[in-house]
Amino acid sequence: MVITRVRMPHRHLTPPAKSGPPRDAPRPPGNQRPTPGGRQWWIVPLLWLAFLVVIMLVRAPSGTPPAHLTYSDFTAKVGAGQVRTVDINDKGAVSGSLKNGTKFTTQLPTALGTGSLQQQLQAKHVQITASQSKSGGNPFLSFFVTFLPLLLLVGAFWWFGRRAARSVTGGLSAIGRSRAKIIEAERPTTRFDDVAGYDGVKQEISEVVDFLRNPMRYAAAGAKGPRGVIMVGPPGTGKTLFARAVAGEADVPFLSVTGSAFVEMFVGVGASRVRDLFDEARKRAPSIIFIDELDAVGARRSGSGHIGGNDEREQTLNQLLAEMDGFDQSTGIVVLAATNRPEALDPALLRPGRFDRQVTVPLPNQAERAAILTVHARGKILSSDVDLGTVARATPGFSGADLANLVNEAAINAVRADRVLIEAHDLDAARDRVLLGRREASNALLPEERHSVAVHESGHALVAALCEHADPVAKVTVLPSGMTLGVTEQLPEAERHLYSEAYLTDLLAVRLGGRSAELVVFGEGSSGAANDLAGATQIATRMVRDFGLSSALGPVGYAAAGPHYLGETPEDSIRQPYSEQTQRIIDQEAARLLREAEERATGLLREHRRALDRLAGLLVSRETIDGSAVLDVLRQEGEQRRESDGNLPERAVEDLRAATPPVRVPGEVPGQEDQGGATETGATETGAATGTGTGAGS
Ligand SMILES: Nc1ncnc2c1ncn2[C@@H]1O[C@H](COP(=O)(O)OP(=O)(O)OP(=O)(O)O)[C@@H](O)[C@H]1O
Ligand SMILES: [Zn+2]
Repeated sequence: MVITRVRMPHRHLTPPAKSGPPRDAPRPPGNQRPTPGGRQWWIVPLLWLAFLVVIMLVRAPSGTPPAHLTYSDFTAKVGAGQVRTVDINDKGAVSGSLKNGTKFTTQLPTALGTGSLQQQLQAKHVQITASQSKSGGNPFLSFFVTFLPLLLLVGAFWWFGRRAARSVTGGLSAIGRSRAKIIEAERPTTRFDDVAGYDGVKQEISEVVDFLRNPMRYAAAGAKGPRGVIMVGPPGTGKTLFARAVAGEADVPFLSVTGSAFVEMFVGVGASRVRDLFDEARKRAPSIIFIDELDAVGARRSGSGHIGGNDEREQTLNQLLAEMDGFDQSTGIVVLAATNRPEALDPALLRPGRFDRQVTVPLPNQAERAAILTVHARGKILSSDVDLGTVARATPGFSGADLANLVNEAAINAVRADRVLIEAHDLDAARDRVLLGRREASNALLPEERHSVAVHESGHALVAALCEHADPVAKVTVLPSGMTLGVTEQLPEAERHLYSEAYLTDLLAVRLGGRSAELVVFGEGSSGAANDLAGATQIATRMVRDFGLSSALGPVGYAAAGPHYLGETPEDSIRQPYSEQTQRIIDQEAARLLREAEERATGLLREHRRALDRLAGLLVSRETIDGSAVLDVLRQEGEQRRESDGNLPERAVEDLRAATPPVRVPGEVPGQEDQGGATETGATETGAATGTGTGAGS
């Protein structure tokens, strides 16, 4: 089956666990983002409490040390009926208590025997217990047992202390200090050079740098400098990096805080925290305040003075607005903020004099990806077979953070193989890992499942190779990886921004090619095509509903306006602005397109049945083949056919000659460009089944 291009999960505040290795890990030094340690504030009082409790427990028994009596004193007291309890251990050590509550110890002279003592004790109704001598004989052990909790605590303190020391907000060490110090300034060394690509953004934002370098010049000319700039874009696109680079370029202090930290840290002090932040910035002006996740504080206020709402957040936001209005232009403070949900922001934040500038930081395009890869490959040794341009081509939809992650994973891969040199296949594997999660054992499939996955993927690959407008096949694999059982990848020659009708029609045929192959070979479909069908249906529906590509509906379109880069499918935003009658036509037309595409795919595969079988066999034995092997199989089939009945025109081979893809570096990791907002279909990776194992179908 074909899955839609695997989009990187959208990280919103909490990253999904599945997104592979932690993306924070590989950040190069200097780019480290300060982590607000505020979330752990409660640990410190808790530790102190635990510490006190342990101290009390440890000390409690030694409160009144028992008096040591001689044996004669002891027997005298027994005789006088003053003893209430005794505990005698096997070594003759006695501990007990008197009727007045006093504790005592004594030692029985074992040589004398204890027969008469026992009678005496019983006569006086003393409560007798016996016990094993404690291993207290070993002073080291008892010392250790006593102090182990203390050692653990000290260890814990040390550990948290170290963590806290690394975080800007200070954690432990901040406890004794005033709240104002919780936000600390730093002077980043990051420069615009460390941010690859995004020349437009750099240009827009360089005015801020200029202003911060010399705020007085602006004041003298009566010009208003920038006050607040919002950077808008998906997670991991380097917004924080940009903010730091601005501070680095302007050589001013950088005060950074996360929006959620305002609201979460200490309930009821969000507003005063904002005041502290701006006070601190004023003290150090010219300076930069960076607020990440602005939407956490800056989300639209509900308006009415409702009860039980998020008053805390509203107060914080009001304070933020007040502070932004309040500061004097000439002081030279610029507030940078980042968000990936600009639409959620309170409009008051966007008014003139506040965050009146917006800079969009989109996902990097192919050239930018190459540049980002180059930045992160600095200081690493790449083998001569590595072409970062190819990697960039194969990583559509990756953010800067993903790419940083990829390079780091590749380096780790090399280290595992005991190499310093990073080779092309390291990047290949790293990309797969970042994209699809860790590669799982290939024995996850039963042999017959593997065969049907191979048939399914061969179907996608052959239809793609046979359709004139489809992107060339780059790689076909039946290696299960993450959520997919198999993948057919196509690689567009260039990044696409526009899709012709012919391209979309071929896309549908390729998507359905997997299922068609199953129909041709096994006579029935399987559950493995579920994702393919869903993807194809979405494309077909959009062709009819949004792109005006069906004559039955005509030149009518219902695509929702606005950016979709955050991955909400347009479906989310369309509230059926059309009649049920129209809906029915859309459904019918989409179904017709799908049926036609399936017929086309099935026809092609019937015609090339021999190639289909051979390709499937090849896949079962080799697991992964590249695009040229698919073309070879078709060429062989053509030759065989010409031998048997010499005059059949070999359409496929002609098409192939025309469409033979450009340079294919063996082992490169290809992928197809995400088609982003235009069609949610991306449609290149072809996976099978949903990880249930039984869905293997394809
Ligand atoms: N253009 C780029 N050039 C070089 N490295 C980049 C670029 N974009 C992102 N990175 C890498 O990705 C890391 C994460 O980027 P950053 O934290 O700045 O993203 P962000 O947009 O602030 O993400 P978030 O939305 O999570 O706050 C950076 O530290 C850097 O290593
Ligand atoms: Zn498929």
